[in-house]
Amino acid sequence: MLSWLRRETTADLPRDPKEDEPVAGQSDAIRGVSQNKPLLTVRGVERAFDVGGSKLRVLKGIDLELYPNQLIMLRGRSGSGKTTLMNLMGGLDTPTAGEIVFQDRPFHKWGDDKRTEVRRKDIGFIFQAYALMPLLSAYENVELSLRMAKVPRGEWKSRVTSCLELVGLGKRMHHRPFELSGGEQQRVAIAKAIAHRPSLLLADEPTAELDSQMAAQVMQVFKEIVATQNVTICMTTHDPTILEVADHVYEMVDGVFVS
Ligand SMILES: Nc1ncnc2c1ncn2[C@@H]1O[C@H](COP(=O)(O)OP(=O)(O)OP(=O)(O)O)[C@@H](O)[C@H]1O
Repeated sequence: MLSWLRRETTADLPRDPKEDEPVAGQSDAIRGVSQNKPLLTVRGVERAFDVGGSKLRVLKGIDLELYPNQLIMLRGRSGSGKTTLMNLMGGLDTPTAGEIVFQDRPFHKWGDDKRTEVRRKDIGFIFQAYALMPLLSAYENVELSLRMAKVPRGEWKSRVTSCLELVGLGKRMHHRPFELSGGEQQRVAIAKAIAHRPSLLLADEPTAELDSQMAAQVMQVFKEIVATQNVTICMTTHDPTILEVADHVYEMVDGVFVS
């Protein structure tokens, strides 16, 4: 387990000159982004599922805070509850008990429509399988996510280009997924997930399908994004070799964090 390495300030970090541009008319103040207060708070969260007439208690009292510009990892055995927690943090699901507050917005009290609206604008997702459209080029895949987030069309070209350059694919923009390696496809998925400038990026086992060299490239991209894009990344992993780049590692055992 690594020590807590929360960054007190990000003011000195290199920045994308465009990072202060509002997304679809939103300012950071409206998005609730402040360096000193949590971006996301999880308090006393429990999640149980009805299985065959009985309750399966998967999360048994989780507390966690994510601050702006952090790289946070959740580790734990298969079945310990990591994905269940990520789904709650991303507003894809609601807890059985406890609170989830994202930028002052109480996900635990909100219905799906309101959570979906927040998700589209302020949260990005990356999955183990890259979830790219197979017939679209890298460029078109990233552009699609801007269209879905209702980002004005005039911003698409520069944003798509800068995101693909950020992940090291400036020379592969017009390749389709099958013309790219696994690591490159995952980097397209990252570009796609950050294109609409989310403040939180949730990545479920993003390196699981990659060899160690490609996994290291993806982690390098994550570090770069956290340093330059005003985003917090929370990812799950089984891979002990990549834990050292995290600002903090939470270890989950059977639905609770152990330190
Ligand atoms: N919708 C559901 N209905 C019933 N049980 C579920 C549901 N979702 C998850 N579970 C159960 O909750 C437990 C935790 O699952 P979860 O996917 O959160 O684990 P995980 O730590 O992410 O595992 P992995 O590392 O294998 O992805 C598992 O036993 C799973 O079967």
